[in-house]
Amino acid sequence: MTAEAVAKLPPLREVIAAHGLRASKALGQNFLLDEQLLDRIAAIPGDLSGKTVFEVGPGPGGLTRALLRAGARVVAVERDERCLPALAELSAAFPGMLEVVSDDAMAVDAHALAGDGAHIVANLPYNVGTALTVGWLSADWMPWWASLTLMFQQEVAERIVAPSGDGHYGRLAVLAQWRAKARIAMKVHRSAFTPPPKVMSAVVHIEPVEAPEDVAFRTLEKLTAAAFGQRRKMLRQSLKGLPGALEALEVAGIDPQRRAETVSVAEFVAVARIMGTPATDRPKS
Ligand SMILES: C[S@@+](CC[C@H](N)C(=O)[O-])C[C@H]1O[C@@H](n2cnc3c(N)ncnc32)[C@H](O)[C@@H]1O
Repeated sequence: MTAEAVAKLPPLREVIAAHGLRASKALGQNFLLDEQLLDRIAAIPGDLSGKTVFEVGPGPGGLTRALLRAGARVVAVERDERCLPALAELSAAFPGMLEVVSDDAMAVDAHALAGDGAHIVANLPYNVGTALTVGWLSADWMPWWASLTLMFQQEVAERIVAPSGDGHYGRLAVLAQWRAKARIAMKVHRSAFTPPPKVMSAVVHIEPVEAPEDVAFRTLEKLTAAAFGQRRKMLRQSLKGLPGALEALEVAGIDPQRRAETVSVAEFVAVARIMGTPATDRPKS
């Protein structure tokens, strides 16, 4: 990326005004316009030069231009067609580096679009952020993506990184942490957004690690759904309806009088390993 091309880009506020991009609440549009802040977010995954980034919801393209400045090739999926002309201008300023897909991120195959080893970076629309993240966390492991760098409402970010015993600890924490490292990389004040949302935000960075052996994602998912579905109840009660769970607790030496929020990620993994893969999920021979 040449300094010349960077200089050619108009300020984001002008881009928004020129294209009449009035923020839509229904589409979760809270734009980031501070280019220094955007550069700091784009730096979280590490050196992106020569790497591919999959971005959800580029909007007027603030984070997108920071990623391009960092040397990444960007594949960006945007649902709001009003943003396409602004993104086309950005594409022209960075020839061959930005591919914009006009679609719903919930409906596209991110892996097919971005390819193996892509980093996922996004200031996510609040209404689909958790669903997309759970989808990426459920990939076959090691996953196709190299890392996730995602902006959430701070409360959701805390639910992803929380340790057991913390009030935010739950299903999302276990699904994020059992085979990945998750941390809050940056807190972002609500006033940084246009328009400002009601709550604070935070960027979570997630890097995959080797999955523990012999543990089925589906089993862990069912186990945590049951355990945290009634988080105030003892495990003896909340896991009653899940075949094999109470027996597995006993084998793992976990007191059934405990509540889900006291059970560590490693303990959930141990119980899921003992439960094994549900018969319905086993490959047919
Ligand atoms: C929080 S804004 C972020 C905009 C921009 N990346 C920024 O940081 O300023 C969320 C963006 O996601 C887009 N969006 C909302 N739902 C979407 C979906 N299902 N698929 C793709 N994009 C979506 C919105 O139109 C909006 O541009």
